[in-house]
Amino acid sequence: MKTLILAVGRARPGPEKTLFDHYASRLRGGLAVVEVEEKRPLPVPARKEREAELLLAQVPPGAVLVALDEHGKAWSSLALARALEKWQDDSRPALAFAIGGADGHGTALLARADVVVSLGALTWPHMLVRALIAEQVYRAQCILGGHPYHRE
Ligand SMILES: C[S@@+](CC[C@H](N)C(=O)[O-])C[C@H]1O[C@@H](n2cnc3c(N)ncnc32)[C@H](O)[C@@H]1O
Repeated sequence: MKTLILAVGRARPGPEKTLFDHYASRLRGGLAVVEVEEKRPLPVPARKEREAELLLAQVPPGAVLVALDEHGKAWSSLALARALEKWQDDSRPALAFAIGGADGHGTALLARADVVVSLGALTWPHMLVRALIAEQVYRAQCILGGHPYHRE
């Protein structure tokens, strides 16, 4: 199953990108990043819907879409691993994690998402969210492969 991150905003070189690259390089199957950006100055609601449109245009057909949102479901690492296993067993062609912009996701993106997942009640900077997702997918692969990286 192809795994990708769909993100609003561009990555710049720096410690967050180094951290992301560190975990992404460990992943079996890799982790592609697709970045989208709306440069026009738009009011917040219109910007969120435009960003949702741009993100949705990048979702591969039949992909599982996981929207990252601090108000979503708080999954454990084990729950993510089990979900990953199920999506693989269901032969889903791709898994896309969507990271929103400064004001969060638009309604169309949240409506399309298979699941909306929270990484805790704190708000994380979007570049750190990329690294957290890369680490959690790596952890999920270790859980499914019986590797001792993860301890319950
Ligand atoms: C700077 S945050 C935007 C925060 C904004 N207040 C909101 O309502 O979403 C940018 C993106 O990072 C992701 N993000 C930040 N903190 C998160 C968390 N605790 N759980 C899940 N995703 C988070 C979300 O995808 C969010 O759209």
